[in-house]
Amino acid sequence: MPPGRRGRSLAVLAGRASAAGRHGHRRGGNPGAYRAARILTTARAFRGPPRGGAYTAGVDARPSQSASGGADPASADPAWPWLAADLEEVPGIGARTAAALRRHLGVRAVRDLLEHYPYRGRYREVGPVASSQQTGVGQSVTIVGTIESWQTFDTRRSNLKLSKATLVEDGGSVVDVTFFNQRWRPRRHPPGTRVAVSGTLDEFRGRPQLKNPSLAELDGDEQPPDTRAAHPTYPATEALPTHRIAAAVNAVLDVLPPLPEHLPEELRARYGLPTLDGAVRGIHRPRDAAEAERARHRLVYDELLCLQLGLQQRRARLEAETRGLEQQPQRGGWADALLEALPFPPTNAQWLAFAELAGDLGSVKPMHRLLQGDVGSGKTLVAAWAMLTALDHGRQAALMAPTEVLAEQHLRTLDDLLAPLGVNLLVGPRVGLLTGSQSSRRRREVLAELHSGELDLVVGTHALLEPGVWFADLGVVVVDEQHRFGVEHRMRLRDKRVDEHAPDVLVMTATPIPRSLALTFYGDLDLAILDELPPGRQPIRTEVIHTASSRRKKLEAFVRERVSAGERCYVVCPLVEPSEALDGVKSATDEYRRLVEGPFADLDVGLLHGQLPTAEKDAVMDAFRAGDVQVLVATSVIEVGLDVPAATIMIIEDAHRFGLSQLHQLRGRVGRGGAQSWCVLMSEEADDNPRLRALASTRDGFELAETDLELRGEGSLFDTRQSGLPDLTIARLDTDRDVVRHARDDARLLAADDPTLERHPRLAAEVRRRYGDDALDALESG
Ligand SMILES: Nc1ncnc2c1ncn2[C@@H]1O[C@H](COP(=O)(O)OP(=O)(O)OP(=O)(O)O)[C@@H](O)[C@H]1O
Repeated sequence: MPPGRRGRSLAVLAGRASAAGRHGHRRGGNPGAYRAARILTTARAFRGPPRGGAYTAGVDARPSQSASGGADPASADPAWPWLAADLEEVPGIGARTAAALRRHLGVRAVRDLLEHYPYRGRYREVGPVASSQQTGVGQSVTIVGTIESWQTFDTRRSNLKLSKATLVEDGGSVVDVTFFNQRWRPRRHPPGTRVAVSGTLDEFRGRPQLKNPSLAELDGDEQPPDTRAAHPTYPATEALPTHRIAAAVNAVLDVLPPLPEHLPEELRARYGLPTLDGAVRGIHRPRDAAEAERARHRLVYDELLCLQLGLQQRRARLEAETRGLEQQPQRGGWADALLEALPFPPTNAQWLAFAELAGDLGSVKPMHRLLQGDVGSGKTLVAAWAMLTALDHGRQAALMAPTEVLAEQHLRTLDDLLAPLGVNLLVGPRVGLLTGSQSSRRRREVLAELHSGELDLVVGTHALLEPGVWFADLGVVVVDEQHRFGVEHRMRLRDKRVDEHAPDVLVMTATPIPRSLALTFYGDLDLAILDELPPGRQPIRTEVIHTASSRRKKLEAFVRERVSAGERCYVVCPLVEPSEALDGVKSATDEYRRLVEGPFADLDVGLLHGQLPTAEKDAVMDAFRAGDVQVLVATSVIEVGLDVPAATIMIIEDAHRFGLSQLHQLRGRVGRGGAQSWCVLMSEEADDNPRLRALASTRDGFELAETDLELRGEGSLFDTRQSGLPDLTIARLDTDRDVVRHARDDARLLAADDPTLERHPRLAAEVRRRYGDDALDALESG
């Protein structure tokens, strides 16, 4: 870090702040002087910008190497230390606000806050301060006045909790200010508080009214800041409402030196994008919604371009890598034996995958492949074959699953696959398990055996990533359900070898991602697709039934009939326990009780959720598999990977609370054998929920993924993290598809003649910050 930063800039900052006041801020109406005064009063407590220890991002603190090996060009910029500074160090952000930002939003450093972007399109444009008398219904207004009283009540019909303030305008007239489901408002702004409220003017029972306006408390005679601008709405919590976040962002922007540009001028000009500095200020403090949209476009393009460049660079690095040793001669022949002993012939898609993997595994270049297959398409067999091939070459294999239940299931599947090969303790691969809930003694044993090479194959959870796990000679890494992990995890597992031989990596995902996006977002992986289900599977019949429908009784009778015939039934609920906050939403424990005490009193019913001790989870799963439990009431822990072919009925309660791809996964738990299967979606939104309709209309995961992208909007249960794509801070795959395409094409062109971006050192530094190895290291250490 450059020397001399500590304590340097109290004067500089105060000067900057008052300069902002003198010259007026970039938004003409922004009361710079008023802010500057605030900054100066808080400056006493200010300890100077970023101290060494204050760097929270880790990535920034690290003296990173540029592509050409020199110092990071960005580190010379005055904005650089600011971006990494703790929020507490910013004048105008108090320790309480900083702590709240950290606790509620995970926002620590200035950069985190600047990347906490407002919701798209939720900008409230407000007019100048206006008396409600002079303006009409439908107009944007800001009203300044004093809260006289509060009333709170519940509406029966819509189940809303209303808090209504009577506001006496400075001019004397009275306005109703109504908030929905914000019970904390009266406590936060007691009668007598002077406030500015901004929103669209409305009328209710002859009185002017503002519904859910943005509200800022005012001190004394203070006038509302910036009444002509558009006011952004941030993802917020009750304890940290949007106006407090906006105030913190404002405090940062008031002192932040201009941000350096990293996009090549030519690209900015091509799409008419604002500068980085303009975009960051423009998205948080736009003059109008159009400026906010321009700012957003720039930031989205920026993010996607860096992602594409990052993926390309990683791919180039991986391609430059070799195993460092020739494949050892084959010794076991387990992979061939596996195929010979199968009770069924592999599907054509599986054969194709074996062929592709054989090419990868036989090459001196390490494999990096994504195996994408719809639910039930038989990915496990492909993974097992790849791992046995590693063993055949005298190397080890590891399979990482997202949950313990799944890890144990994989272990069982491997045992089943290996048993017909005449494998026993003395002959054949030695297979072990590593999970977080094992005893420390067992764990130590497994670690020692992995290190010495005694264990050939290990199945595990995140526990595989912990320090202390080392492989003697790791040949193949299989990461199941990659969307539960992340790019960084697969890289970390890959590095857990004691020698220098890079292992082959196979990532399996059942999240059907539209093909075009898969190629974009897994740009560093080759793709193999299982687009065929094993023969003999009957289509699952899917029905949507209203929660209150009398058909529930018939359904229960039907379940009874099927399970008496030896089949099994899942009942999935959104919650583990009933929740006050989610009143009326079904919980697995309640539903279990209801079924055991009522309709299924004479059946064997089990309960499974993530909070149960591992031994209990195992016991329930074993009993369900064996048929000792006929009906399994569960949460979405069963969403991925569970394979019980005798299960034929899936009932999903409050189905509208699940995302489309999650519903598809849950449905995939049935229809895994030859028998007819059913999926019943119970929902109060049975008639008009588009996700439920889509699910009932097709079983094709790829088609559903397309629909999901189209339907997905703010507030949906699905975000990019769950859908298996890299974390994106601002880009949205549904609406930003054109930008995705442009960014991909531009990244290719840029990298084609300048792969390490030597001509664009700032861009190279930005890519490295976001997606480079430094960023991965920081994740690992932090
Ligand atoms: N070629 C095949 N013919 C018949 N059955 C098969 C074939 N391949 C796999 N199976 C069986 O199909 C079922 C599903 O396979 P597997 O569990 O590997 O699916 P998957 O792709 O991992 O699905 P999910 O993502 O839903 O877990 C298993 O019971 C497996 O034994």
